[in-house]
Amino acid sequence: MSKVLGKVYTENDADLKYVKDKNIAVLGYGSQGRAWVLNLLDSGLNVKLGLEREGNSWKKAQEDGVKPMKTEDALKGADIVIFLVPDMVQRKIYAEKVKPVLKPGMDLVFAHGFNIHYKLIQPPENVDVYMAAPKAPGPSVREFFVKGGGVPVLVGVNQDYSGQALQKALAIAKGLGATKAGVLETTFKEETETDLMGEQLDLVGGLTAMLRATFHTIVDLGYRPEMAYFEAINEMKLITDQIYEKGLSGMLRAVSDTAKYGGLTVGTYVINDDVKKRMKEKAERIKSGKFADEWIEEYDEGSKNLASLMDDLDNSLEEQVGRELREIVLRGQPKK
Ligand SMILES: NC(=O)c1ccc[n+]([C@@H]2O[C@H](COP(=O)([O-])OP(=O)(O)OC[C@H]3O[C@@H](n4cnc5c(N)ncnc54)[C@H](O)[C@@H]3O)[C@@H](O)[C@H]2O)c1
Ligand SMILES: CC(C)(O)[C@@H](O)C(=O)O
Ligand SMILES: [Mg+2]
Ligand SMILES: [Mg+2]
Repeated sequence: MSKVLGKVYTENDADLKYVKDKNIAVLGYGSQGRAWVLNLLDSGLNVKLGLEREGNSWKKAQEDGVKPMKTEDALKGADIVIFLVPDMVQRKIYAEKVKPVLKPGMDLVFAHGFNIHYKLIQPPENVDVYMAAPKAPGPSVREFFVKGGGVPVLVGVNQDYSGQALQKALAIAKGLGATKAGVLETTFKEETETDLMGEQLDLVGGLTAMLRATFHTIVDLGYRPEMAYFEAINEMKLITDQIYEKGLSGMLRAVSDTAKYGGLTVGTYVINDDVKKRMKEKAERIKSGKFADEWIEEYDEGSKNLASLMDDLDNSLEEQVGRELREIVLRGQPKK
């Protein structure tokens, strides 16, 4: 019995029978879509992949042995519609393709609560709305499944018209392999806001900024960029692997006492109360919905700022050095 966690659902708490005879339309074949389609098919579920056009995702699906079809065709006779197109695209696909064919008793399923929580999609009352949100990047959702496991998934129910929404969310999570690890229950609000906070403050935003700042601090003091890359960026994976397996104190016990002392004293000097105040400011911005407004406006205006930030990163010294060093580093990776 857990001392801290709420209920954790595992293999025996979920039954595929709740979705086994349903027609499932998965929309999108990107990072999550590919993993979901392949895992759910391998779990014996009745999945059709719907795409808007015959582009890269279409080709990739064919290469994987999956038969893609137009969104409209995948939605024909669908009982369950899973939205795995980008968050900013979901409202358009919902309005133009899903809403016109939505029937009472159908299910709308999400991998992240954004569109429902921020009311970009407002479904009628006579459908189920639930989520299975993987707490991992798409490629890991597939890789863990192929190796016989699964990544943790959060399930949440926003509308339970059928009275079986939670069982169906758990069944989808099981089909993804998640009950091999553990499935926790959440709400759309909690998942959406915490997911955004995690990816902005640390996983994606804070981490990238910290790695780049450390890299440039070392380079600006006259050291070679390749030394800076190894220290500031490349080794991060190995340190986070230790955290993943053994926790923060386990990682600290795996490094030298010199690193422990220096790290514990300097880390909190750099990431100080002022930084935490700024983190709180941005977390509040997510809670208030202001971040969502900003991102929707940016997307609607063509995502120009996003493209320019990605260009800057691609052309940065750290990425140039990284592209060359990764060839050396990846050669030494243990074979899978
Ligand atoms: N990427 C992740 O690892 C991850 C993790 C957890 C949850 N999620 C959630 O999963 C959902 C899907 O995200 P993703 O990152 O897998 O998406 P993605 O960007 O990797 O995939 C996009 C798919 O949608 C298609 N697409 C892109 N633009 C389109 C457009 N304008 N019109 C029609 N189709 C379009 C692409 O062809 C592709 O098939 C989101 O709700 C996201 O928040 C993603
Ligand atoms: C993989 C992440 C960052 O956890 C996910 O939340 C995403 O939006 O891609
Ligand atoms: Mg996210
Ligand atoms: Mg996430």
